[in-house]
Amino acid sequence: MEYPGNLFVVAAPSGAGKSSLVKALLELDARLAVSVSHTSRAPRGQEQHGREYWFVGETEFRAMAGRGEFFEWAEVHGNLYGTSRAGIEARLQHGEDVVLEIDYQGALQIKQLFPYAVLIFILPPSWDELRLRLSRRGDTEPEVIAKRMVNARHEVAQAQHFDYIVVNAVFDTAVFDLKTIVHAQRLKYAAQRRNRSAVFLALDLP
Ligand SMILES: Nc1nc2c(ncn2[C@@H]2O[C@H](COP(=O)(O)OP(=O)(O)O)[C@@H](O)[C@H]2O)c(=O)[nH]1
Ligand SMILES: Nc1ncnc2c1ncn2[C@@H]1O[C@H](COP(=O)(O)OP(=O)(O)O)[C@@H](O)[C@H]1O
Repeated sequence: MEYPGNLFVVAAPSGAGKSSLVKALLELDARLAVSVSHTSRAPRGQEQHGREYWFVGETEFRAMAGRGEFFEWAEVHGNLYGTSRAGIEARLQHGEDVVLEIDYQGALQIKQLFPYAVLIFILPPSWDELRLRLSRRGDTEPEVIAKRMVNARHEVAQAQHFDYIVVNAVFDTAVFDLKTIVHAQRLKYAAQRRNRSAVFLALDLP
């Protein structure tokens, strides 16, 4: 399946900073569009239907999955999450670059469907910092934090299957790392499409 738009997948354990980093990246890069996932979980804090997620509930989610409406979906921390075909297919076909913020299970499914997708794993600088960020975020119950910290150990082990690993210690450095990955992929992909070396493209040589 060849689509002109690039596909970037960002995954990380809860609390590592993926939502904040993707938000900052989108503010710096007008060509990037984020995919809004569907989920069965209830909204958290200030989250709004159609902004952070399409909050559809379990019955509707499973009905959508049964109709094949997701490119990928997974159960994560006891809730269902999925990327709808309708949400990204047209954008990719129109050449837009799309960012998916999903878990490692979804990332590996996407890589199967779109081999040219770029998988980026965000790591926290330490377990203590991860726990601190989750509790400081203030919208996740202590028992949910504990569950996500347990899951994080297995999730982090999946980073080996990703194309890039970004350690989110200093936020601005991690944003710059993401920008660099996106820029390098655009050069490489454009060169492939035009059968020209990325160097010539970068220097705009004939
Ligand atoms: N497979 C998959 N995972 C998703 C999707 N949307 C969100 N997730 C993941 O579900 C997990 C929980 O997300 P969320 O409930 O927002 O908690 P957070 O990780 O603390 O922001 C995170 O790892 C997300 O990356 C999706 O469409 N598909
Ligand atoms: N580099 C960083 N240093 C300190 N705090 C951070 C950093 N990156 C993110 N945070 C904070 O950590 C918390 C979790 O970030 P968030 O983007 O919600 O993570 P995720 O989407 O991976 O669950 C938020 O309060 C966020 O502001």
